[in-house]
Amino acid sequence: MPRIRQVRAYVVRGGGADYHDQGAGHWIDDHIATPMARYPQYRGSRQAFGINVLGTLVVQVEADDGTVGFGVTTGGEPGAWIVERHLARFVEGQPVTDIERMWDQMFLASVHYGRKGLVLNAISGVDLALWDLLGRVREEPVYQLLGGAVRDELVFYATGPRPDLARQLGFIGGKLPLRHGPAEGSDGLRANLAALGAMREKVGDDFWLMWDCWMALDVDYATRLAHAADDVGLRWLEEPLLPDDYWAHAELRRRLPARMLLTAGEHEATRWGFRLLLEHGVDIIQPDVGWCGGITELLRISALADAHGKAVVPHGSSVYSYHFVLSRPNSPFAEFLMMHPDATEVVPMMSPLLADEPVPRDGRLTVPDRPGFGVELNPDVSLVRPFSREDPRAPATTG
Ligand SMILES: C[C@H](O)[C@H](O)CC(=O)C(=O)O
Ligand SMILES: [Mg+2]
Repeated sequence: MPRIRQVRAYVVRGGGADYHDQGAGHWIDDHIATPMARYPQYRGSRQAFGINVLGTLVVQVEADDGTVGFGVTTGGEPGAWIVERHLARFVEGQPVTDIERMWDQMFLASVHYGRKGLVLNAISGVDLALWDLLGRVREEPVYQLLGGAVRDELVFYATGPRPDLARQLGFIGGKLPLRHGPAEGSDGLRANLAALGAMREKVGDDFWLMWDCWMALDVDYATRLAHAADDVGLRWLEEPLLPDDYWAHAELRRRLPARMLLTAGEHEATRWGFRLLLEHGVDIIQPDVGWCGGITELLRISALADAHGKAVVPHGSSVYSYHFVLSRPNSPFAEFLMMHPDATEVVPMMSPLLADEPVPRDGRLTVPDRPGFGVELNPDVSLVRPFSREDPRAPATTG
């Protein structure tokens, strides 16, 4: 079995895994509710407070037979530093099969400064690269390494400002970005409800509509919003609260209309974080495979959710989510983030980073049967390796 010869970490700007890193005028940077919206100067644009400050991190792992696997996540230069200067030592020299041990060592060795956020993004990036490499070495798609497909194709809901077009494009539902948070008062609340009502008029009664609240609300505002939105048939309220306030999630679940689902988890990580969300009443968990700990940790999170009778619908993440969802009975559908600047067309979610990135047609996708995650890096995208260990100034790694 080949062993891993080298780990390399690269940074890319503009789209890719850091999907908030878009040019001017993109819907994803329009007036969208966030926790920072209590400060008026940060309301109109999320880039104004640095939502895209990290950029994309690409991790490559090269085996001694020359096979190269890669994974992508959000992490930029700080993520690249963690991979090259710390995590690489637990991967280089190891057999390509030993992903569990490598994951365990990366997590335990960084737990004194990690546990969530950037460090888990970096671990996820390495983990995705390792699964990609193993698939390429074995000449099998990752979903087969995970136990095989439990469904023939994936069905999707779409995230973006045009659920009316998403319906025409064959998606099963549309998730709108919530625009106004508590600091914008009752005018903002009314504007939110008017936008939802207008969208319901356009899509008709039998199409799912959801709201993505990107951690912007408090329990009282979310309760008022949800009860008013219940009349319009809002299917779920996503990530209304700060992720660390698990107790507020439990309180909100008690206050929400019975038929409305509470969903959360894209900014949560590891089995321990998701255990808290599951035990505090979240109905659907939404781990991001590039942020929660990678495929290795997502398998554990998913088993835990299953034991709680809960579904896992991963956040974004393109092919990394698709291979997972295809192989899990408790992941009945997937998310597609509409990354066209006006959300009027289906374009690859990680554009322009990946070559051969599959996209849904008529809201459905048959996952290609290619080895690994089945995608390549677009050769036209320039990769920068800021902390190359061939750099003579770099401290030597140990172990
Ligand atoms: C639209 C949301 O604010 C965010 O940019 C994406 C997201 O949270 C999701 O796809 O879910
Ligand atoms: Mg979300």
